[in-house]
Amino acid sequence: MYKIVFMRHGQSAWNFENRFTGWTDVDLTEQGRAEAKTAGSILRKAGFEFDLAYTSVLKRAIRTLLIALDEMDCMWLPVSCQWRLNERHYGALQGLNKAETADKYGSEQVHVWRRSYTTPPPALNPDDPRTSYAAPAYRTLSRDEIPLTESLKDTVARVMPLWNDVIAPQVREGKRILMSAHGNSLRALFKELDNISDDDIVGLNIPTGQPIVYELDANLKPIRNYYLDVN
Ligand SMILES: CC(=O)Oc1ccccc1S(=O)(=O)Nc1cc2c(c(O)c1O)C(=O)c1ccccc1C2=O
Repeated sequence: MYKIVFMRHGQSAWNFENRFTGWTDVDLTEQGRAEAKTAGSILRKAGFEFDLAYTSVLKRAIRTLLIALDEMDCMWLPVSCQWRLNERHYGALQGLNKAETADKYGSEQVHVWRRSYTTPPPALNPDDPRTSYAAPAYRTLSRDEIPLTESLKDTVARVMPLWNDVIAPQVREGKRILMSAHGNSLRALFKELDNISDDDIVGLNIPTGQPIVYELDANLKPIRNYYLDVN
């Protein structure tokens, strides 16, 4: 049996303001940093040890991981920052809050988007300053790999190659992995691991700062998963 531990990054500045964040590189709030520390101490008290860690190229997930590793006193662990673990891209909604979104697009459209697995939000214009074309973190990507928007289906499609080609083989080799990622990139992984339907995945909400342990069989099929809690 294999184990892999996931955690969703702690509260960010735009979570706090209820703004769509997506690929915008906002940092953790004080509360978010505290959540990361709690996750680290939960893992330390539960006696977890790791061989390597994965995260996205967004600082809110990277900092969550580093704070947790510091709490476990294993900041020496190899860390791999992967763009494929980024949050879902919210296109032209990035930066908008609830009121601005409803004002701009109407609450009816919001309601449709909210429940849709295949519908992407409106795309950024290529010349929009919010695109990631000039960001050094994505300099190894071709222009057509850098999204201007994503449906949840699109997020699943760009997360899974990393799991199938890189992480799953390492789990099979017995590597003990910790992953710090985002609500929708974790949804993408859990959808495939647990074979969750398109309709059900949009309703799956993953709490922040609470490590999730997956126990996998020899074929990397989940046997069970459970949240580690403070106590
Ligand atoms: C809790 C909250 O205020 O959520 C926000 C934040 C910003 C804008 C709109 C809202 S909302 O109240 O309409 N709720 C709300 C709204 C939305 C979503 C969502 O999960 C959600 O909870 C999406 O996943 C979503 C995905 C893709 C496009 C639009 C939405 C969306 O418009």
